Amino acid sequence: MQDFLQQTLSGRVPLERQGQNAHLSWQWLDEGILSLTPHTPTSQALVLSAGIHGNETAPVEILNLLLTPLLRGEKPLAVRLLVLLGNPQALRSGKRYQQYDINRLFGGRWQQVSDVAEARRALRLEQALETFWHTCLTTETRWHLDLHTAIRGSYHTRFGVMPLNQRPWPQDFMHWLAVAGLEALVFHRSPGGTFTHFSCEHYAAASCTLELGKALPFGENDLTQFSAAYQALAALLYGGALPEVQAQPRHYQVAQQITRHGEDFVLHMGAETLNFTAFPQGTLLAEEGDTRYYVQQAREYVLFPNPNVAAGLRAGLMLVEENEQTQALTL
Ligand SMILES: O=C(O)CCC(=O)N[C@@H](CCC(=O)O)C(=O)O
Ligand SMILES: [Zn+2]
Repeated sequence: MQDFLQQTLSGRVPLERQGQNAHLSWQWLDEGILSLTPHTPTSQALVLSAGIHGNETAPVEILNLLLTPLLRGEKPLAVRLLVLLGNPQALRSGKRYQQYDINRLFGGRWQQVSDVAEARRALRLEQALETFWHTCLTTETRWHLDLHTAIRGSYHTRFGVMPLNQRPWPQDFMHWLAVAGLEALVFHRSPGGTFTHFSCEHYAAASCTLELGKALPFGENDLTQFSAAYQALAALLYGGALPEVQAQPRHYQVAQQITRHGEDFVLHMGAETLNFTAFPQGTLLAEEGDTRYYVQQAREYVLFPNPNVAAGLRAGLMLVEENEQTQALTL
């Protein structure tokens, strides 16, 4: 296979479903699902996913740029690798999703909407992870990097979203995220239906949703904005020294979630509000019937505000910055 992205977008089964070159063997497992195994044993198993949302194309282009030299045998492979293009149907249509947001359906939540296309795909992706991690040696390190872009512009162009994790985050993983040029890390404090939460909770993988810029159609992305992430991924995949950390990411925690329940939901933020915009205590953020969402802490930052989500889903997160919170507690 020469071009995994074009193959996936074509919607066709490849003529050859497996192959090998000087460095690795590869196997096409299903639409958008490809495993690559180096000939030399490795201590790391990596899941690299993109295109979970079909309109988030920059990470898909980055992933394919990194993958193509591997498939051509031009680069060695330093990890056991599972590459996933999450939602091929949505990628073809250029839409976030076809019928339902797939990144709310992992961990078996797909069973609650079992008749939609994304429910079948979420199950297929869960199975792919199960097979991949199942064949994992106990000594192998498990990482999952799920590459996205945000709908809105952001005060931090590149940032990571960390699922709730009962274990301490591995130091080498945190170091890699800093090397990748992430300006901020957002830590969830409750479970969710995201892909990274699934791999962290069910397979003890160190996982992160990487948000790389703003969603644009294929061919319109300025990939130079993501050169640190590209270099960090290249070092991980091909082996070799990691680049230097340019700046440590700021740390934010989720303070509260704004949820839309139905037609009466009103979000008191305009379309121009950027991710990580700060709001002072007492600001009315959203309302629906008798429910009102206010800023509770001295200052909270909004992330992913979106009044157009399906009923029952997250319409925004409010964050606190970790060192600001520590300062407030010690005053
Ligand atoms: O910009 C937006 O509103 C959404 C961007 C996006 O798809 N973000 C992920 C974050 C997943 C997480 O919380 O780890 C999502 O909403 O699925
Ligand atoms: Zn996304």
